[in-house]
Amino acid sequence: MIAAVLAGGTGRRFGGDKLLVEVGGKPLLLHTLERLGLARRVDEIVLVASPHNADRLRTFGFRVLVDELMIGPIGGVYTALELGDVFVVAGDMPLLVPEFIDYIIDRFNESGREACVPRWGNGYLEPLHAAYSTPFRESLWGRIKAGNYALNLAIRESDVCYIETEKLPGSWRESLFNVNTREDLERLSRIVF
Ligand SMILES: Nc1nc2c(ncn2[C@@H]2O[C@H](COP(=O)(O)OP(=O)(O)OP(=O)(O)O)[C@@H](O)[C@H]2O)c(=O)[nH]1
Ligand SMILES: [Mg+2]
Repeated sequence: MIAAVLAGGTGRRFGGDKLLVEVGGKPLLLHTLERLGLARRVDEIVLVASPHNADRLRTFGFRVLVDELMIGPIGGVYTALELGDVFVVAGDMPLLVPEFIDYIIDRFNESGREACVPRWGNGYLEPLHAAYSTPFRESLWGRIKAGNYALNLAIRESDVCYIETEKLPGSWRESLFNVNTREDLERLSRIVF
């Protein structure tokens, strides 16, 4: 399956381009890409850039799609789905667990659902660590046209399979860690690198 890495955000909470910030000797995005590359079910990695950072992201050597919508993650997922079924992650997830990704892709393939998305016990979803099908693209477009940009809602109102995170190995949880603030980055370099 193709894996699409959303990398077109502005990093408002971080205060700048977080994906190119160096941690443990390399850009944050490279950690994500290397971990993702270890997933056996991932055949190709594609970056989903903004019109502003597409050229910079091409230097990583992967195919780059340009997100012309720039309405947040829902637009990134919509753009990625032009390639067919995709596993989507965020570029700011440096601790991805390849086995967890393979597990979701297997569940997605056997389920025949429109998407497979991790879910916490309190109902919280992890839409940027999930598998999506081509038919889901059509329902996303209907929502986008109507100005509904909430990806979570689009998922909840579709025929989706949920992966209950709390029933999985505890060591897989770090896969969902993402860097949103400078504090997250400090925590990461203290604990891991
Ligand atoms: N292609 C694309 N990627 C996006 C978009 N919005 C966010 N992303 C990416 O999706 C991932 C998760 O989003 P966030 O954690 O909210 O990152 P962000 O939007 O850069 O940061 P904030 O402005 O603080 O929300 C990041 O890797 C972003 O680069 C978008 O509209 N298009
Ligand atoms: Mg994030």
